[in-house]
Amino acid sequence: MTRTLTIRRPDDWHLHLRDGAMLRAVLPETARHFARAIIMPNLVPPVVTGAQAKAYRDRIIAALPEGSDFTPLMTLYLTEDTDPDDVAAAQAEGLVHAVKLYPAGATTNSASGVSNFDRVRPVLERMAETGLPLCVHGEVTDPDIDIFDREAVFIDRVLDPIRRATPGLRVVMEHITTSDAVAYARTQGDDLAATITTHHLVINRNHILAGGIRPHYYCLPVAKRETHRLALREAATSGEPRFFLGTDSAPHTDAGKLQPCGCAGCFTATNTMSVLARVFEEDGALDRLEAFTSRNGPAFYRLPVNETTLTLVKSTPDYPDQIDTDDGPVTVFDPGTPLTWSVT
Ligand SMILES: NC(=O)N[C@@H](CC(=O)O)C(=O)O
Ligand SMILES: [Zn+2]
Ligand SMILES: [Zn+2]
Repeated sequence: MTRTLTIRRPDDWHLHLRDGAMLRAVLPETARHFARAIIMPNLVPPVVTGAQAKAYRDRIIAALPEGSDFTPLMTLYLTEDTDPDDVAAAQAEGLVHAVKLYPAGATTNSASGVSNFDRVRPVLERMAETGLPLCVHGEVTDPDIDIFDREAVFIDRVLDPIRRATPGLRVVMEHITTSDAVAYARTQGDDLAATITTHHLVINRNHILAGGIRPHYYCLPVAKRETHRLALREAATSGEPRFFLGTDSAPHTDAGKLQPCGCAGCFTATNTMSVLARVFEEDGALDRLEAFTSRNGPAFYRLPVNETTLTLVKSTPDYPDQIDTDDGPVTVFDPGTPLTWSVT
């Protein structure tokens, strides 16, 4: 039985750090294990311009624990008024590594997102020229579409048409939750990749709803039925280059989650590597954990893999149930089964 595992240091290709007190509290949880992360721009107000991304990056760096070498990889929040020249300049100076597309109204802080996709065509065309990836929250917002169908419908009605209209556009399907998304990704070329979260490998919709409602498992896209979870497990553990880790660790205070209309998001930064080691071990794929967490992402983003390593050992990890912040506690994702791998 494998008892230690050393891999290239992982990166998180989809992370929410927020700002202010929340940023200071949650950043160490990611920086402890991860070398880099793609930082989501859905602040209030959102990170739209290169200047705003630079200021946010400086706030993140200022909040890092003493001696940390964590590198935030910044993104811009795509709006219908985004200036293609500003995006290109932010990419050229090495500041921005992706642009994030939120369909307006799809998820937390997405009100400034895109409603009319024709209006962002000039930006997408410029990104296709410069190779800058578009990270996509892939859910339709039409209230007539059932929430469990919104990802699959988005692929047909929005994602595929955008990609056909913009040849060469490099796209990351963020936090995929369905076998439909896995299948679509597999039929496409190497200009398409998909991130998979930690929690979607562990929970299905019954975990949220059966035997009582569990707000800490509510996130968007919402977890789907078990067949979809199994498809995500198979994709993540396959080692295929198009699939890589984006935790979508999304901190909300317990006060924000535990209420009649609670916020969407699971906070997994603290225990992601222990949870993933368990998932990959259960599926007989520990030898492919490194591809998922540390190799496939840098390859897609055209960045070098990390030179440093991370070692996991067979022992019960020790971490708190909640992270304290000045805004109130944030509950750490409960994987529902005892964890047996710790990061040394
Ligand atoms: N995933 C979530 O449920 N929430 C994210 C937004 C997002 O990634 O869609 C958040 O910012 O809280
Ligand atoms: Zn999202
Ligand atoms: Zn997210």
